[in-house]
Amino acid sequence: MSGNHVVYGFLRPYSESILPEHELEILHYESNPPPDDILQQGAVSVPLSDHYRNWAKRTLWETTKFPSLVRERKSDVVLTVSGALIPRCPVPQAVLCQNPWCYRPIVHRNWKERLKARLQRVGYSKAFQHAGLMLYISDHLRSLYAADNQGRKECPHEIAYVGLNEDTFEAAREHADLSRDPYSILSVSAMAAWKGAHTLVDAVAILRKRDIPATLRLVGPWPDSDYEQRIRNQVNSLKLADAVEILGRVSDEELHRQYAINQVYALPSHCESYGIPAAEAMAFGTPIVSTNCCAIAEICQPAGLFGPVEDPQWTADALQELLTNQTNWQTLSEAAKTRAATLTWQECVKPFSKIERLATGS
Ligand SMILES: Nc1nc2c(ncn2[C@@H]2O[C@H](COP(=O)(O)OP(=O)(O)O[C@H]3O[C@H](CO)[C@@H](O)[C@H](O)[C@@H]3O)[C@@H](O)[C@H]2O)c(=O)[nH]1
Ligand SMILES: O=P(O)(O)OC[C@H]1O[C@](O)(CO)[C@@H](O)[C@@H]1O
Repeated sequence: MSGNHVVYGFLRPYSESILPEHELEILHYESNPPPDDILQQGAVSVPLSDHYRNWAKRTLWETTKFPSLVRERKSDVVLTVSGALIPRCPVPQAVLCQNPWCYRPIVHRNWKERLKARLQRVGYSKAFQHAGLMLYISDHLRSLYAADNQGRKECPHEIAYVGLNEDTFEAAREHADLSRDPYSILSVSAMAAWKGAHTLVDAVAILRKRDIPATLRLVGPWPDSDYEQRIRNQVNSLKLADAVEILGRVSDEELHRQYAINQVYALPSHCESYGIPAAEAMAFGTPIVSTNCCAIAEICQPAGLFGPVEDPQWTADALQELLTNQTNWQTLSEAAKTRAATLTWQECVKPFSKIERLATGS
């Protein structure tokens, strides 16, 4: 879901900085071409059949066909966005690392996902040791790679935080005067089971027992219909139908309005390599409640409260603090805006400047 935001978010200012002095060719799935403005800057589109969208097919294609494509195109350096090293690639590779999933057994639902994770860890490990440059979207993600590769020599690396789109900053400015719904909590994500919506529902039940009229809005698609049903059942059995609203996927405009009108953004997740919605919420001055086992604590540190995962009691206490202590809320809200202002793409792309050095070997 977040792949395009991350990859093209970086490539837009990056292509601007290297073109026309250098050439940039973007290999992409046919149905997902690069944005027009990047092509208009002079980047070249190289489409690949959607047949290879399947992870196993893509990996086989990369191993068997990609090296000859690189030779044919006379590329000097490859930027791969899969987090793994492409085998037999004849030129140096910079590897953009975005995904933490292969390191987190809790997200693997069946044997196919477990097998994919095992194979990915091999590719990630090769990258950790042999890439020309690793670009991690958080230090947290780097530490997951490092923990799985203890005792192995680490190749050069940089942390490149994910930027916020200009339209997010713009919407935050436009909505600056909207009033916040009292006691309102917003969670935005692709609502997979490890994102912790069940913990938030339990936390809201605790707050209601404390006579705090908390409301929870869950925004984002539900990739796992069993989990969605579990949450609906939980809401019903806790008699929280008037407190929890399940909105599903909403438009960008509505998403921005939600960031602006809710008091707190919460995602008690097991596993985030960054947490784009949390960063977006910060742009709107909305403080964060999340866990300290994922990257959100690193990305949003001054702007929220971070605690144990699967802990409704701690989550309820943190939410209560931000829903009821106006002074603390104001401090964290200001910190959120200040932190978000540092996450422009122009700033975040800076570590990419090291890619060029791979081509010249300097
Ligand atoms: N318009 C709209 N956008 C949504 C909605 N729900 C989510 N999004 C957008 O979809 C993206 C989801 O981002 P993450 O929650 O960060 O995505 P993920 O699929 O769990 O991604 C993983 O990789 C990301 C980096 O590529 C990491 O940021 C993340 O932590 C995680 O590891 C964000 O840009 C968010 O704004 C919705 O209902 N409507
Ligand atoms: O390399 P993998 O594990 O197939 O991951 C692909 C996923 O990674 C992302 O590009 C970024 O999280 C998603 O958009 C996409 O679904």
